[in-house]
Amino acid sequence: MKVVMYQMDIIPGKPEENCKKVENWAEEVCNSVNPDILVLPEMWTTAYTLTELETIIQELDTDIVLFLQGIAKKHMVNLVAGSIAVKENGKVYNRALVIDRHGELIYQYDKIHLVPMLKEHLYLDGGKEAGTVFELDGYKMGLMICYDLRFPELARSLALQGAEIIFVVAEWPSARELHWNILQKARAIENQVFVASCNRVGIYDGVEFAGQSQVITPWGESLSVGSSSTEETLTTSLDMSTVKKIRSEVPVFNSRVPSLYKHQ
Ligand SMILES: NC(=O)CCC(=O)C(=O)O
Repeated sequence: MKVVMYQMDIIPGKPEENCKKVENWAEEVCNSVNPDILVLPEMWTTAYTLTELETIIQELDTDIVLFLQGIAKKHMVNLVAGSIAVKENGKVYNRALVIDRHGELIYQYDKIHLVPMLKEHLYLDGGKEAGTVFELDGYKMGLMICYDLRFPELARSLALQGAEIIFVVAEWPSARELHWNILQKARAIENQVFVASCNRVGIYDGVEFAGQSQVITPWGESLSVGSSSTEETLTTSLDMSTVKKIRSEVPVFNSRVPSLYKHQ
């Protein structure tokens, strides 16, 4: 399973320009490394332009889903297409999109945990359903959006549903990069899954983003790590048989005693 992530510097509030960047990137990558899955970061069309977000997406002529479906079909490649801001029934959501090689939108998820540090709740509505698994090329996978990484319940729920890879699409700031690196490893080790995290780089509104996109094995090793400040393409081959191997060596899932865990 070849996963290729775009550690992108997002042009704030310019969806069309970011689409052009993604289109060119996908063209280059698909012509050179024959990827199975392309991954984009969180809010890659607009960045965190929260105060203008509604206006920006209302004025947008491009249908982002159609645009992504075009890329998937043209290159016969699966897309874990990061997340974008969408307006639906008068509410704005931070929505992740997954499109398969045939251009089918097979999964979408609205971020459920809104970030108090960014005052997201003033501009966005939280999703009403926790993420579920989706399937690409016969493998079950899950997805979380940035701040979701802090909530072990969500990753555990995805693993219990059968996810073997959990993608994290993010705009995680450098100020908390210690947490970024540790939490990804924790989620990978405790759930014995691959974690493939795609973060942005660059600076917006005085906030610097941490980059360090990475793929972590179910054993907790980093297979690839991006730099902290430059745009990068991370290409990683995942041996999916590792999941079963590690789960038989350390059978955490058989040792669980859910009847004794008292939490809601
Ligand atoms: N975009 C985000 O969800 C940022 C999360 C964050 O800054 C943190 O968890 O810390």
